[in-house]
Amino acid sequence: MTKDEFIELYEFMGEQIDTGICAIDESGQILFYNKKMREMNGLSEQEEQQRLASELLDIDLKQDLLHQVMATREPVLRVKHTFWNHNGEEISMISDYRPFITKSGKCIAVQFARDVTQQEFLMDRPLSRYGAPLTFDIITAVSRSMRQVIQQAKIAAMGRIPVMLIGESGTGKDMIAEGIHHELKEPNERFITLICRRNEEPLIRQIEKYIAGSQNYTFFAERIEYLSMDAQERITELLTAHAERNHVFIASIGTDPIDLIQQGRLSKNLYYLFSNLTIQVPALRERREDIMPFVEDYFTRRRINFGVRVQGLAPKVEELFLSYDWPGNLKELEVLLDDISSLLTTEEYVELHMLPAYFKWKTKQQTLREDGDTNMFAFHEKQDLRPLDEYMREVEDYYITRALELHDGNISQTARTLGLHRQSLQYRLRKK
Ligand SMILES: Nc1ncnc2c1ncn2[C@@H]1O[C@H](COP(=O)(O)OP(=O)(O)OP(=O)(O)O)[C@@H](O)[C@H]1O
Repeated sequence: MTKDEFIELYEFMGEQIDTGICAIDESGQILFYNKKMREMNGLSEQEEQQRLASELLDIDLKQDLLHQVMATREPVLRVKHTFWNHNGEEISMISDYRPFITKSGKCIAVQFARDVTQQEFLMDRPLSRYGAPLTFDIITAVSRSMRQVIQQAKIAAMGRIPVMLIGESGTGKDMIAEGIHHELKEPNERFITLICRRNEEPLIRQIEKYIAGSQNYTFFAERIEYLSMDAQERITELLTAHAERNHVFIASIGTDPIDLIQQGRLSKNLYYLFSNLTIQVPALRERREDIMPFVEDYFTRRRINFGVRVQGLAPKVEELFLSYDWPGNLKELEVLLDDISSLLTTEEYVELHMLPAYFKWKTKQQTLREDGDTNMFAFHEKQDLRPLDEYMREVEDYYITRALELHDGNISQTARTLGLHRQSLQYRLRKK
């Protein structure tokens, strides 16, 4: 094979590979930009040719890192970022940035990006994996309080009224917002989730892009208290300027709005825009009647979609589920059921010994706390001693669980306090 043929082969492989690759030279000119990278950034083949990276890659972090690698000639690895691409799609990628030094000593900075959008989406919204639209029918609402929530949400849909959803993390606020969207008599073009825990600038650009368009959209601003006050004011101005349009606006917050306003975390003006109708979504421990119907719905979906045999929980497991407080609400319950299901083969009932160790630990801690036993790590006898790593794991589990409780189950805030990335905390919670 000649050298030219080798180059052609490399080009072919670079285009076909499922990793986005972008290489820039010292002047910032793009030397290589493969198909996967174009797809993730929402660009056509022509758009990237002969362009400067700074014009094309309008993500500050990304530019900085490519230029940082160029300046330091040191790699930067496993950086995750989420952004809205040129097509307005939300993309999450994990990138490695590496310097390539040519024989003549020039530096080329290369980004290798893995697309993790789908994994992120399923982690945040596990029900989406079944492919069906998230309508009110799919929401478990057996308890009286939850039935009232659905009733109020239907009123909001009927009148296209701005709604503020208030509730702890994992109580199902996203689902209710999407349920309202599907319930609209005159359907909107799209349901747009604005994730306020992420970068503010792309989020505001996303609103600007859609709000003035010719179509009607349902905007759902998830956890608006995470936005800076400045961003909240800018959003208020944008929504007020387009108030005559027929869009539907929904927002969610994790706790009492008055407290948030007093703490300077929620703009009064933004709150008033959404406060025509406020819907309080109760924590799962306040509506335990929803626990078993949710478990039954979950297993029914598993049987239909994955052909498993499981019928339900053994009585002792049911008892445990009904007495546990579920600080992470239905999201926590669903993650637990995912973990249990991944180990099921031919079993029909989930027995106590099939529960993951981390869950048994959490329920034990709750019992100890309820019994007023604060000295749970004490040991007095030699036979109480255990291997150090096992003991440390338990201390870590306890610490994380307590931190999560003190943050009302809010994973992002807990991760921030513990100095962990959100994904890393989620991983530990799953693996505990
Ligand atoms: N009532 C419910 N019925 C069925 N599934 C539910 C319900 N509530 C929550 N879930 C499950 O939990 C997942 C997480 O819920 P959701 O994202 O709506 O919570 P949230 O209140 O918006 O949390 P956060 O404040 O962290 O954004 C959903 O994708 C769904 O899989």
